[in-house]
Amino acid sequence: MNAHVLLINEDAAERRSMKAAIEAQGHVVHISDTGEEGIDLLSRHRDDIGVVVFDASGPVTAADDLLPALLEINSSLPVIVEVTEGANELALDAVRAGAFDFLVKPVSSERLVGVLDAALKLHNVTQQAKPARRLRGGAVTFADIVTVSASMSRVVELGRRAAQSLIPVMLEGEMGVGKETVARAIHAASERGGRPFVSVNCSAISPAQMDEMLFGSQRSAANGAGTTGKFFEAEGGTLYIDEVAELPLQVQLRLLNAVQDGELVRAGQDRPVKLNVRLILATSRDLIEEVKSGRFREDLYYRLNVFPITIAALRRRKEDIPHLVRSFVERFSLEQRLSKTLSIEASAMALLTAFDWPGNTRQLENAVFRAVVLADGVSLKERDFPHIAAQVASRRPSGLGFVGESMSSSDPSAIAKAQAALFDRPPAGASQTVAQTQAYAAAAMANVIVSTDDAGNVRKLAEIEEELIRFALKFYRGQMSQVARKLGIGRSTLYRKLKDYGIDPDNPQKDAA
Ligand SMILES: Nc1ncnc2c1ncn2[C@@H]1O[C@H](COP(=O)(O)OP(=O)(O)OP(=O)(O)O)[C@@H](O)[C@H]1O
Repeated sequence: MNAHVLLINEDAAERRSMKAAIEAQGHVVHISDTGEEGIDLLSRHRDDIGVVVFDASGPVTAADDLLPALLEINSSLPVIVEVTEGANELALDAVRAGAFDFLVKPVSSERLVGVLDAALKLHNVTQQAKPARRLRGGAVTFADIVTVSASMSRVVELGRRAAQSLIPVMLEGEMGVGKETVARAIHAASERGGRPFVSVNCSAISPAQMDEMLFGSQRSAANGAGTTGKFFEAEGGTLYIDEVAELPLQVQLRLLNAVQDGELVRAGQDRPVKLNVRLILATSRDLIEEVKSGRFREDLYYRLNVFPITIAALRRRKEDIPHLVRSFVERFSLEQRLSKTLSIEASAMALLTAFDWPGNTRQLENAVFRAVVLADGVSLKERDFPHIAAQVASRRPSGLGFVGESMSSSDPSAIAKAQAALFDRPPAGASQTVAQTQAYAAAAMANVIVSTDDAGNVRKLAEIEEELIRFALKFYRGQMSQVARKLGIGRSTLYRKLKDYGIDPDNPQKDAA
């Protein structure tokens, strides 16, 4: 596998030895001694360069500036960061910011080649997998939505109901929670399932282009070139407008008129044409706040917010995580043509469940994809999720001590353990294995009932009570007397509460029928 590797390094001697080691593997090396030049090289050879190795220890190439700049040019590019010995925080920060891996100086040729091979393998598979994954995105049904949590099951139920009519749906939720997936499932289940599903993401288009993107351009009307307009492309089908709060006010007015009148004047024409488009909108912002601050029209808000569906962040429905992981592992094992679906070790699952997933299901999906592609055995282990292990180890709440020790994010032993997990070697002086330590930490974190909501407000007592009862039922395997005793309530009170919250004692994660 010949690849193009970009080396950004200020040290001429090191550059020479690394170049020789990489070229010995049959790869082509591009060299740059400054970050600026490296960015320029990558911009010009974006499609050729498969991996970047840069030295973050030099004064010029600061990791926190260069890494985002490189990933902006190509977000799926594996970037390997070199750090000096002891710069653990810098290395972990780079990994958190999206670096593929890091190398501690002095770097042996063996380690360099090993990390490079893994990075290139992932890059190649990602490139090949892209079209297939996009294709699958084209036909999503409710059956593809993996869920056991009450909140996500409710989303599916509302989605199914929404599919029976043509009213606008407003999907609310953080990035990556599954808004577009639900929108596609609604479309597929509706009577328009065989018609186009057209998706437009307002945060990916400059405000100046949004009008043209939605409603078409004069040029298109005149000679067929330019933009047709997503509204017209979606004729007879569904138009999915993501991040609708990003629309500039004048485009909001045009959208309001289109929705109110049910017709639109095509660019270059005098007469309006009837619109036959079903609208599904999505936002990761609080639209009421946007209305209050004058950034979103109130009349449009009421027009569009007819059927709101809120999708909770993944950290608020952690019971979905194991099911999502298994489903992703199965799908990617198939896609990678592995002879058998990989299994996942309990400690790895505990680690994934403990993590808060700020990028939600998309981030989880990508982590599993990377792990499946790079796995070298028949099962996925904690060390196959080095980014997550690093973050769980260094972000664990300081009050949550385990196995007789307490660490904070700046605790060097935490960093040493995270590094050990990354390199699959035991930390110096460790009295137990990294895997054991992290499994305990992960399990302890999975048991935490969160006391504040996404907006930072204290959660309702009833919500927390419901969560605790569901947890206790699972924990004591449905032994009602034991559950009641441990919760300090009578059995009849427990049964009443199960009824009130709609909990099925045999299946506490599901709503009772
Ligand atoms: N419940 C689920 N079951 C299976 N896959 C899911 C689920 N939710 C999300 N995904 C997967 O996670 C990825 C992200 O989902 P999606 O694009 O729908 O999120 P989104 O909320 O629209 O993100 P964004 O706001 O960034 O556009 C997709 O690849 C999707 O297939």
